[in-house]
Amino acid sequence: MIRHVKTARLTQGDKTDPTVTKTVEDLLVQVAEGGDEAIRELSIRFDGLDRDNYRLTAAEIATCVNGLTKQERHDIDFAQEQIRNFAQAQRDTMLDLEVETLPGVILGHKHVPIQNVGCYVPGGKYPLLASAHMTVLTAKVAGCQRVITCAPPFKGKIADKIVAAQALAGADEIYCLGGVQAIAAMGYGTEMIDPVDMLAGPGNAYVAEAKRLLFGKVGIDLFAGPTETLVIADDTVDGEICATDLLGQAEHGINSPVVLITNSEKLAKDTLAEIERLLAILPTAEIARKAWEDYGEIILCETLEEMVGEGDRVASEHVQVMTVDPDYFLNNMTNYGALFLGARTNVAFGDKVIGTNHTLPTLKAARYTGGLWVGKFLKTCTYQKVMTDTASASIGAYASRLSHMEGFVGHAEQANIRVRRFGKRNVAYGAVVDA
Ligand SMILES: NC(=O)c1ccc[n+]([C@@H]2O[C@H](COP(=O)([O-])OP(=O)(O)OC[C@H]3O[C@@H](n4cnc5c(N)ncnc54)[C@H](O)[C@@H]3O)[C@@H](O)[C@H]2O)c1
Ligand SMILES: [Zn+2]
Repeated sequence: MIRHVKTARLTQGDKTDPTVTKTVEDLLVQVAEGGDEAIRELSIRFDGLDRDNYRLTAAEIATCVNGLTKQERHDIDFAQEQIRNFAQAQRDTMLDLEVETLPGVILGHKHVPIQNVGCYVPGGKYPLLASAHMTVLTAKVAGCQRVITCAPPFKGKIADKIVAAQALAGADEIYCLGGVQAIAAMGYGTEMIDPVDMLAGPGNAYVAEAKRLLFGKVGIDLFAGPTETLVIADDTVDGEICATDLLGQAEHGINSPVVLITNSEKLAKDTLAEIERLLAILPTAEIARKAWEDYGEIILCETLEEMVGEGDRVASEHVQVMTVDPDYFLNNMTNYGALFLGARTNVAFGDKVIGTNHTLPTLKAARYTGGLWVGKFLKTCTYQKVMTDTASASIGAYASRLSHMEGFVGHAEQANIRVRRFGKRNVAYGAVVDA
């Protein structure tokens, strides 16, 4: 039996808030019609930054990179190396294909890098420099030619550490622009920014919705909005570690759901008590408490099957598994952005450094997509060749008859002309009917 030890006050996880959609639609129209002037107006309104040109100069970028301490530079380099290495290993699994499916018929596919990519790096509440590695660097490993990037100013000033990370990741153009105005500028293009073919990267509800609404005009990586965390645990761990892992991610924002699924009533109660103890001392408790009170849940299950079922229903962005056999969940769960298996790792490792991408699906998008990875920056495009006259005439005869079934006489004629020119009645497969 499944029962709630704590339920959420508000629901998040099925669809975007209609008021956010309306706000974003209006802002998109404003940028589409007003171009650079509108961008400047919105940047002043939302982020308090007034510039003639929001593209950072080489000198401004160099100041940010040179401003890092030795330790900061080392740590960013280390994180980027891990993310680059894993992305490259993933790229190496993506093989081009060429196969002879019938005598003389060659079919294949190639993974072609998307040429122009716009990467968003969030920075409203925290300067999330890690998102620069996750987006810019991954696009570069994919081989994308022009990779541009936007991040908002932090407290009215250029977010220097984000800019350093964007530059070290290999960004070709860096803009100090946030929110819908950044997404719209990259998606539509303005005098200041040439448009991109694809938008990538996480962000708040406005950013995620802007990408969603622009999809079609440009490609997007996935729907990656406010952070969500699910902890699945049994009595092999204690309340302190569960509470730490829940609140650690609740600090992202007041709309970040955190859920515990457990088969231990004692762990459920201990976690509740530990959350209260930690909220009294966590410096970011103001945000984390609101997220916990509004969106926090504790679900008590009896069996492992129930835990998997509830986990798949929640379809959380991050799923931290701390049970006696975490691989059970690796083998049986289907809806998650990323799994963090065992108590030795946790979501913060993935967020910052370990090498897997932290741009992950939210609002149940994990039902149909995984997170950002090098493959999202590649288009898998097919090609075909017919190597012999016999193959051309043989496929042509089928194509002709199948086109006629649909009433497509023009299509049939494309096939027939090849049967007439290349067919000498000695076909390799199927029966040729006179055209
Ligand atoms: N899903 C993922 O992979 C993932 C990864 C990391 C972070 N995140 C999420 O990214 C988000 C970062 O959010 P953030 O706000 O700190 O930074 P952000 O950069 O995403 O958003 C800041 C911008 O939001 C815009 N904005 C703020 N209030 C607005 C309003 N009322 N109307 C219109 N626009 C408004 C402003 O233009 C501002 O520049 C968090 O929710 C975090 O959980 C998600
Ligand atoms: Zn996080």
